[in-house]
Amino acid sequence: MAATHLLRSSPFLQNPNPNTTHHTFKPRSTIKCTISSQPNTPISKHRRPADESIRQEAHRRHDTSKNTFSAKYVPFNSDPNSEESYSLDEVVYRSRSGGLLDVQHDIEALKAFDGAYWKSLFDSRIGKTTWPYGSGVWSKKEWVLPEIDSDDIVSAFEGNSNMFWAERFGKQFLGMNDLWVKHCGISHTGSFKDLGMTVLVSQVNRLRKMGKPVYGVGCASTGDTSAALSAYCASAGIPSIVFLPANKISMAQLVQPIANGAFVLSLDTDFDGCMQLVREVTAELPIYLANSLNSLRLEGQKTAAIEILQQFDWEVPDWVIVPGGNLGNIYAFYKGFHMCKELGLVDRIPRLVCAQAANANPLYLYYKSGWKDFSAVKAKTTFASAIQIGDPVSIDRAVYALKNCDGIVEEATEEELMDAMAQADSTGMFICPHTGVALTALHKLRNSGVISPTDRTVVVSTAHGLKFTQSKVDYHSKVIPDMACSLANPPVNVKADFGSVMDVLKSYLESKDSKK
Ligand SMILES: Cc1ncc(COP(=O)(O)O)c(C=O)c1O
Ligand SMILES: N[C@@H](CCOP(=O)(O)O)C(=O)O
Repeated sequence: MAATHLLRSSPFLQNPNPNTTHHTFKPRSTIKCTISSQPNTPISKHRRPADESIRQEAHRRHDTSKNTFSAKYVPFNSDPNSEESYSLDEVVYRSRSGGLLDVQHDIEALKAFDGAYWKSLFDSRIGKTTWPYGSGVWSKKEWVLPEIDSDDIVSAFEGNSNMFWAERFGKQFLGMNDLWVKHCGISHTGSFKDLGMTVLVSQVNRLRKMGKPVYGVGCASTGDTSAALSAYCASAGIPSIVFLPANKISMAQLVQPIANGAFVLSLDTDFDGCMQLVREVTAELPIYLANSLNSLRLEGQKTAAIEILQQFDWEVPDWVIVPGGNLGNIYAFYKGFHMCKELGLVDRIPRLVCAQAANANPLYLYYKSGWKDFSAVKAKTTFASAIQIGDPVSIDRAVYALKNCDGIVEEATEEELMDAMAQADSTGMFICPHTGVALTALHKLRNSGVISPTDRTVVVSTAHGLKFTQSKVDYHSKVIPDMACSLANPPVNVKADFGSVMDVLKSYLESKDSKK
């Protein structure tokens, strides 16, 4: 059914349910008119009365999407005849057989609207302050958590992250002119985890309001999940508990949950050890599990894929390269792209590349074995510390995603990822080492001719470079053992007198001139 006619009025008004109307809504002009006709009431400059918050405004407008669309947990990649399913209001992370779960949407209900309808609806909500659609995640609410009341949503208006045209990097290092970096790390807590955490914490907020025994929310983390969890919980007044591997995350990441008032456990183990512990603990205590084992998180993360399409005006890129650790995100991207195809917004999906650090590469090894033998590995120290994970919980999801999009897995050594990060930074970016892993994968696939110079390619940057300054300082100071740090750009110590400064500058300018 073509439903674009529903979009004629203000974008704030769009009603995804053809059978209901926004009976409580008054168009902007009506509100102004009503207010100005009352003698002592000042004319409102804004679309809502001064004493009304955006949350109350959303309430007044009454979100009808929750009457139309629905979603539930089902076993991941289950037999279509399986009847096993769970309400999203249950606390459940695993299927009866111990497998992963997935959030399944009522696709038939969503299909009552055509692709053009969804594109216009999502486009109309970008960058607004309307609760909750100002968020890049909640602007796709009908596809994320359709049944949650907007009142229960905990959001920092995350998402809508910029896509950077890597003009100079692409031309200079790869001979490409259609290379893009999706900066998911330019975000509230500095990583893509905000996209998933707004969904998970919102659902927890709802469960607590329903009186369910959820006293806090916990996660194991390499630094980004914990930062996002603690920020969103703090914003909603919900206790958060984070399990961190001692001395394995950056100082900037460690201070985030501390500052946000989380209960921080620093454990003498690695991420996989923390993950094992948090799973055991959340099975015993009324602490809700916030890692991506919990499929709710991926509903938020998948919106980054939808956003990429939206930013290309619904044209599909050829490649999307994503750094992988616990492997939830690669599946989330696949799911976002796949839903857009299934619901008629696009006619194909991009090929995905999952990039791993060679020091933590269980997926890469599995891929290289022709998907024959999966073994967890003991992850070694890597500058890409947020993906130092040897036993990824979402391995099955990642394999499913890659097989269904003709995907590829690549790896990056420490020197490769650090050089790639330095190269990118030298062209005006300030990326994290994980993005260096993804850029290394791109280099390799360009060199082997798999990715061609004209392929439209998106590299997903997963965290903000400012979280990883120590690795950049070490590189540019050339203090990393067994690494040439060939792109190091250390500061020059100069005596504070005119002659010394002039000498140094002359030889700098001469060196630049000779390179012309
Ligand atoms: C910065 C960063 N990049 C990439 C990843 C990998 O994401 P995933 O665990 O979903 O594979 C993570 C977390 O694992 C991360 O924190
Ligand atoms: N990089 C992650 C590792 C945990 O991943 P999750 O997506 O399963 O929470 C982190 O920052 O903790």
